[in-house]
Amino acid sequence: MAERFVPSISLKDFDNRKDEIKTQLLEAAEYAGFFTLVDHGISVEEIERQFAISRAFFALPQEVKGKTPHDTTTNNGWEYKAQHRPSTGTYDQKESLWLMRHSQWPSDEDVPNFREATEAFMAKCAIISNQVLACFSSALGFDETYLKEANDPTKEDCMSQLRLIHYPAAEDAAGTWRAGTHTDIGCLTLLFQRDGEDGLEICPGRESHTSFAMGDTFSPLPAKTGPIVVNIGDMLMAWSDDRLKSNFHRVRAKDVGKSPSRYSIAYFNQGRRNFLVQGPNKKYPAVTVGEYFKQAVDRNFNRQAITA
Ligand SMILES: O=C(O)CCC(=O)C(=O)O
Ligand SMILES: [Fe+2]
Repeated sequence: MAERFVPSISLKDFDNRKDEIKTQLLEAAEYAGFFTLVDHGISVEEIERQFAISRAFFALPQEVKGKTPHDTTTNNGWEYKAQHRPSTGTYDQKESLWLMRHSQWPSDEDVPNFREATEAFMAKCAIISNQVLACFSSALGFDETYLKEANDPTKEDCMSQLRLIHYPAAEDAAGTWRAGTHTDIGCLTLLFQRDGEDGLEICPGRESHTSFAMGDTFSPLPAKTGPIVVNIGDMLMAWSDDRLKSNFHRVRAKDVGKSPSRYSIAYFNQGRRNFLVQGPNKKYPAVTVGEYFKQAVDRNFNRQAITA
């Protein structure tokens, strides 16, 4: 499986290089839907610190992690091998902790400094997201601040989440999926990976945000500590009249032999519930972010019914 070219974009000196960065982001988002960001303002040490916090959480006994249980109505909390994928018909081989600003959090007694450090990390993710969203906003013909406002995590109705993910070590994993093929439902995902913990595969080429068709040319995107992998989600694809691509991706362990455990951290910009999603050319009827989410879940459910 050949590696595909994934553009690497530097955010260095953002204010002075905004036009150049905007051009690079737009090209990457229209073509592949995936790119990596470097010089983004979060150091390797800060990323490693957040991964250490994540490892400390997942190393806790099940009953302690279970004090922050997954709630299917809010999608916050800890889940263990509970995510069923319509694309594979199987459960992902992973555990994860979903966090939102006002969700339930693990206690600092169980993981020292968990909340303060993680909220600071989320705030940094929001700053980087805002730079990217400002570029997409003006490139699409919106006011520069529009998509930033629409994803402002300090607002009560914001649905953005951080997800800490742990894929346990595996052996001879043929027939199983660490994360089955999917697109992300929200606007923009920032993904952190660690050196040597490969497994992410991407599949550019989606035409419409409502389409479930997926090609078969997946390419590995090697894991590196430092660069942030960014992808467009379905909601931003809709918001751009399908101009920015939300593409399929998945995570797998080696079919044969040992795969080390993999940790990843994803920051999902998922919009503010009461904002309207509609592109400048009004290709689709306007829906609220809240309604868009519901429809996306229904689409997934229907697909599950068809493939079952
Ligand atoms: O762990 C990864 O690299 C991918 C996670 C992912 O795609 C997701 O949570 O939506
Ligand atoms: Fe994803």
